[in-house]
Amino acid sequence: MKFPGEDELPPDDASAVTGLVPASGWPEGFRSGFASVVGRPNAGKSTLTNALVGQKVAITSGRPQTTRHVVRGIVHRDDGQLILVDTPGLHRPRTLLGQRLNDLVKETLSEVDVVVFCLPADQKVGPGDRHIARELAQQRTPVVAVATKADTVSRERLAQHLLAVDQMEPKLDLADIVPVSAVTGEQVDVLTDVLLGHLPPGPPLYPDGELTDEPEQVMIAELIREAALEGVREELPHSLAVLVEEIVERPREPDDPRPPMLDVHVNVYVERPSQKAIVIGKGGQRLRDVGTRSRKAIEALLGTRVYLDLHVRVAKDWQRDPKLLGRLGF
Ligand SMILES: Nc1nc2c(ncn2[C@@H]2O[C@H](COP(=O)(O)OP(=O)(O)OP(=O)(O)O)[C@@H](O)[C@H]2O)c(=O)[nH]1
Repeated sequence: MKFPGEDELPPDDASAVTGLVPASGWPEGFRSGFASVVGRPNAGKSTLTNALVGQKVAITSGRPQTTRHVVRGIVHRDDGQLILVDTPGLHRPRTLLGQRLNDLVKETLSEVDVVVFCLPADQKVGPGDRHIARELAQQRTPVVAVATKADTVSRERLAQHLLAVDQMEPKLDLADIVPVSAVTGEQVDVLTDVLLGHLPPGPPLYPDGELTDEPEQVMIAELIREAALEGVREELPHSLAVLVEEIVERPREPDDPRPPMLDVHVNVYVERPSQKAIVIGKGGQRLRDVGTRSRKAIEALLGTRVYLDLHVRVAKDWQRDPKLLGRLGF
């Protein structure tokens, strides 16, 4: 990876390139690096990522396992830069998709500087948490435990929870345990401080202001997926996938003062014809609503006008189809 300003360094200043000595352009004492957010499904990982970054970057929902992609959020501070990798729920694989997700999680864990282990305060420490703890115990990456959803319980219950986390088997060498509420914002800054403390000294890795380097296609697909699932999560929990096929800018006159118009072609995959009917709705009304809502969100994201072309297709057992999974980016 190339650091900003690297090109301007004198060729003999090798120490600056390795990041050991501050090079011109980044403040002394600045730290930068990566954190991975893990936790069982519904533990509050996406909400915490968003609270740390301060802008919506990952899908959140009341239902488990909606985060299918590793989404990065970037926390910019005067004293450091933290790049967050939001991971899907670490769970026991049942389908090929589940297995690939778990491989992705393990790979991520070994590559980051610190792991954020979310344990929701409104739930007892359970087998799902211990399963993750076992994975973490095999890594050398420092682990910060976060008692998420701290606003949902009494102080007494929170204290019990922190104790249970500390005493969880297998015993993890926890660097810190921090109670946080991503909803009220309580202790989010404290957690940021703690996480920055685990990063190595180094220059900013991303330009200021950048919040995520998730490709636009993936962000667009997630916005549509979220809109398409709204109100029908019970019927279609995990059987819906969205693939952005093409984004093309419409040709226009050079003196046209309006912002450019993008044609965005998207396929929504379901597993059965009955699910297709649910997504489309009576007389196509539901799909039109989904299209309108997600188009507005995409326009806000890209800052341009968008024509959204949505198709619903049946791909039987897409979760078990390696070819389609590959195209969907898994
Ligand atoms: N009250 C409260 N609710 C929270 C907090 N954090 C998350 N939640 C709720 O908990 C639910 C799950 O949150 P997510 O952030 O989607 O959880 P996740 O761990 O990313 O879930 P998966 O993607 O399924 O693994 C959502 O309904 C959130 O609104 C919190 O700090 N306080």
